This record gives sequence, C-alpha cells and structure tokens, in this order.
Amino acid sequence: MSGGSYKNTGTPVLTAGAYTLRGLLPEDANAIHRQVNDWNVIRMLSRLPFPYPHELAVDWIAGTARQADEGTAWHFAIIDPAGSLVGCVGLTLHQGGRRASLGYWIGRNHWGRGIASLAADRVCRWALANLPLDGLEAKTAQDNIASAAVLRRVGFRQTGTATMPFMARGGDIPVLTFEAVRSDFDAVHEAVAETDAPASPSGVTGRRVLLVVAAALIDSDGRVLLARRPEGKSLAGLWEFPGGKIDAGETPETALIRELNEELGIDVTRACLAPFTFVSHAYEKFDLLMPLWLCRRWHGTPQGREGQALAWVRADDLEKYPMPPADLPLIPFLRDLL
Ligand SMILES: Nc1nc2c([nH]c(=O)n2[C@@H]2O[C@H](COP(=O)(O)OP(=O)(O)OP(=O)(O)O)[C@@H](O)[C@H]2O)c(=O)[nH]1
Repeated sequence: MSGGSYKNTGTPVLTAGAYTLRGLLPEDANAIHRQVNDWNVIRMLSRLPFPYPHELAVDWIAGTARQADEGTAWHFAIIDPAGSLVGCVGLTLHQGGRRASLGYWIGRNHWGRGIASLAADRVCRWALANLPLDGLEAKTAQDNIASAAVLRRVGFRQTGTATMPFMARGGDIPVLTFEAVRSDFDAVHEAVAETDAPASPSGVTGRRVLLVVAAALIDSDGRVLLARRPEGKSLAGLWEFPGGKIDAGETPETALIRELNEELGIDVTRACLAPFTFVSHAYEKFDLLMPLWLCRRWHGTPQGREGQALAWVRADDLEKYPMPPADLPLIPFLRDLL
C-alpha cells in the first residue's frame, strides 16, 4: 500500500460481535428481496421503489461486487450466528475518496437487537483504518428515530437537516444529516473503555506522562519509513514512526530495539541509533513524551509483522500521510534533514 493508491480489491470479512460481515453473493438475492420488500423497511430507504422487484436485488448485488473491485464502495451482508442474512451495511466513497457515506438496513424480524449499531460501528472503524478517509457522512429520514439513535451511538454528530427524494413514498422527505471524523469514533471508544475500567482506588483521575520511543528509519534513497496504525488500536489508520512503550527494566534504547524487531522484524544495534529530537504533546487523556532516534543501518528487510502497512516516504511527501497530531511538529525537522 502506498500514499497515492489505497485501492482495495474485494470486500473483507469482518466480525462484529456475534455477527459476520461479508461481501454480497448472488445467492443473497432472495433474502435481500424478501426483507427489503417490506413497507416498514423500504419506506426508510431513499432510492428504492415499492414494490421492490427481485431483479433490482440481483442487479444491486452484481453492482456491489464491481464497486468493491474498483474501490469506490463496500457493501456487506450482515450474517447472524445461524448463518442467515439479517441486513446490509455499506460505505460509498465520494469527494475523491476522502469522505464516505454510510448506509444500512436491518430486516424487520431482527430489529431491536443492536445489530445496526454493531455493524455500522465495525464498518466505520474498518474504513478509518484502511481507507484514506477524513470523515464519514450519513442521512436518515427524520421519522426514523431508531436510525438516528444508531448514528449517535456510533459517534456521528447531527449537522443539519435537508430533504431527499424517497421513491417508495413518492416524494421528498425531510432528513437529518450526520457526520463523524476520526476523533468522534475515538471519543466513543474512550468513553466505553472508561466505563469498563475499574475505578481507581482513590477515585482520583490524574494526568499521566506516557513515554514512547520511536525511530525514523532512513533508507539509502533518503526516504523515511512510516507504519500505519492497524485497526483496533487508538488512532487506527494514521501513519506513525515505528516504536512503542518501554517495558519494566528496559532502557529507552533497548525498548526501541525490541519494538523494531517485534514490529518490523529487523535487528538494530545501539550504535546505529542517533538521538534526533522529541515531541511533547497533550492528548486528551495523557501527555505523550516521544524521543525520536534516526537509524540508517539495520539487518533484515522491514516488514509489517503486526499486519500494519508500511510506506517509504520522501520528506516532501510526508504531509500526504495523515499522522497522529503529536507527530506533526516532526515533519519540518525531517524535511530539513533529508
Ligand atoms: N510508536 C509511535 N507511537 C506514537 C506516535 N505518535 C503518537 O502519538 N504515538 C502514540 O504513542 C502511543 C504508542 O504506544 P504503543 O504503540 O506502544 O501502544 P499502542 O497504542 O499501539 O497500544 P498497545 O499498548 O496495545 O501496544 C500511542 O498512544 C500512540 O498513539 C508515533 O509516531 N509512533
């Protein structure tokens, strides 16, 4: 994967709680047709006529496979633990791929179980970690109270109102417009993590300083190595310098050598690490202090051993790779150096 071409081929299989999200198959047409051709479902979907012809389901499924291959949209069937298709969720890219619209429906027999929230959250997190998105959008009919609640639960904020044609209802209908950027999702997940975390014995929540060691690996062409934070971590999808936290008993340098080996599979010696600069950044929940070393010699070829994408980037191109806010002050230093 490189900065200019994040193109995905095919639709991945994702797990959302007890449900599986997978690309649509021709044999899904009957289940989709049966559940969408229901006034309670279709009245909330803007572009579909009622009654809903079976051929439209067949054509739509074929179209979703093409879109996934082209990297313009990803639609998923939501499969329950018994193997039945209970709904669909999807994302369509626009604005040159920097934004995506979220859409979903759940068959009426499966309402009220939190499936839409689970599936929407999973697909949004997958997209932020794997596509070059700045943000996500969604629209929902004003009278679709359950759908607006899903969007808010996942992290979307209402931005306004509009009207849209709803074919099944035969005219324009008022809709609520929503959007979410990466930090909206992080805020929801941090809130959940805090609820799950045991209260500190004193009940005091003080700020803490997190010391993270990192390296700018520079190759013989003067390019620097960035690693993309994988799905499931905070700030997923952003590009960072390889490194990590210091374990008990480690010096900063031995921690960095260990992290470079674990994350990239390379061997670095202490003598090849040159202290360069540091960042100090106030994140919402902690203060990050991150010394950055330069490293021009190592043994082995860096590989994303934890499933993370890697990119060798010229100094002038660093700004094209979205980075954690703490890293931004490092860019001018690297540009001057390289
Ligand atoms: N390695 C690295 N971490 C960075 C950079 N910029 C930055 O803000 N960080 C932050 O520093 C922390 C890195 O810790 P880490 O990589 O060991 O930990 P993690 O969040 O991956 O979680 P983990 O505890 O599961 O390993 C994260 O909070 C990360 O967001 C960077 O350029 N490189």
